[in-house]
Amino acid sequence: MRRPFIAGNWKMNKTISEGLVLVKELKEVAEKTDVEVAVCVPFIALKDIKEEIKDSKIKLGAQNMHWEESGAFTGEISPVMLKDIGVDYVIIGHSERRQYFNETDETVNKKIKSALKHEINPIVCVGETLEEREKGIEKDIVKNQVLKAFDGVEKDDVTKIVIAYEPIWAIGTGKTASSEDANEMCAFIRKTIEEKYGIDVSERVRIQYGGSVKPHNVTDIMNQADIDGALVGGASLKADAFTEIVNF
Ligand SMILES: O=C(CO)COP(=O)(O)O
Repeated sequence: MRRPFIAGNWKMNKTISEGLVLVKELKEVAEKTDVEVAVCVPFIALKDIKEEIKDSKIKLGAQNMHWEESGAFTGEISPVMLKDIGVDYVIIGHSERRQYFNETDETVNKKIKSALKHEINPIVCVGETLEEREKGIEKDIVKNQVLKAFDGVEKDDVTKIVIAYEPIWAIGTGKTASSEDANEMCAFIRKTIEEKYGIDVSERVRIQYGGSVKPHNVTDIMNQADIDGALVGGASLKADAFTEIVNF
C-alpha cells in the first residue's frame, strides 16, 4: 500500500559533471524497479541533473530551501526557484542543518508549509542524539520534532510529506540503529501521526530510515513493517552501492 521510497542525499558532494555520470548509471535500476527512486543533489546541480533524468523514473530532490518566495535573503534559494526547475522533493530539517546552520523546529515548520504551498514534497528529517538516546528520552524528542514540524499542516497534505527518521548517532558513523529499534521508532512516529490525523492518514504516510544504510543492511531494514524506505547518504554516492540498495 505504501510504495517503497529510496532517496539518495548527496549532501555537499559531487560536481555537476560527477553528478551527471552518477545519475546516468542509475537510470536503468530506476526503470526496472517498482521502488520510487530520488536523488537529492546540491542546488547548483539541480538543473543539469533534471535535464539528464527528465525522461527517466528518477525523481529529483533539493536538500534545503528558504520558506519565502523571494526577497533580500542573500545566499538562499526559494521554493519558486526549485519548482521552476521541476524539483519533486525537498529535504527539510536534516540534522546537519539543525546542528550546523541553526535550523529549528519553527523554521522546519515554515519550510514544510511553504514547500506544500508550492507543490514540492517535503522529506522532513527527525532524530535524536546519542546523548538523548542514552538518557532514554529519544521518543519524547522525536515526538516533539514531529508535532512541531506538522503544526498547522492540513490533514489532506500529510501524505505528501515523507518523514525520515535519522538517529543522529547513526549518520555517517557506520553505526546503524538495529532494524528493530529503527522500526520501533518509525512505528512510534506513525502512532504520533495517527493521534493527530487519524489512522487513515497514518497508514498512508511514508516513513524512511536514514543512518548508515548500506547494501549489506538494507534488506533487514526494508523488511520492517513500519519502514517504507531509506534516506541514504554515503552509499548513494556510488552507482553500484545505490543500485544494490534500490534492489533490496
Ligand atoms: O544523513 C543521512 C541521509 O540524509 C545518512 O547518511 P549516511 O548514510 O552517510 O549515514
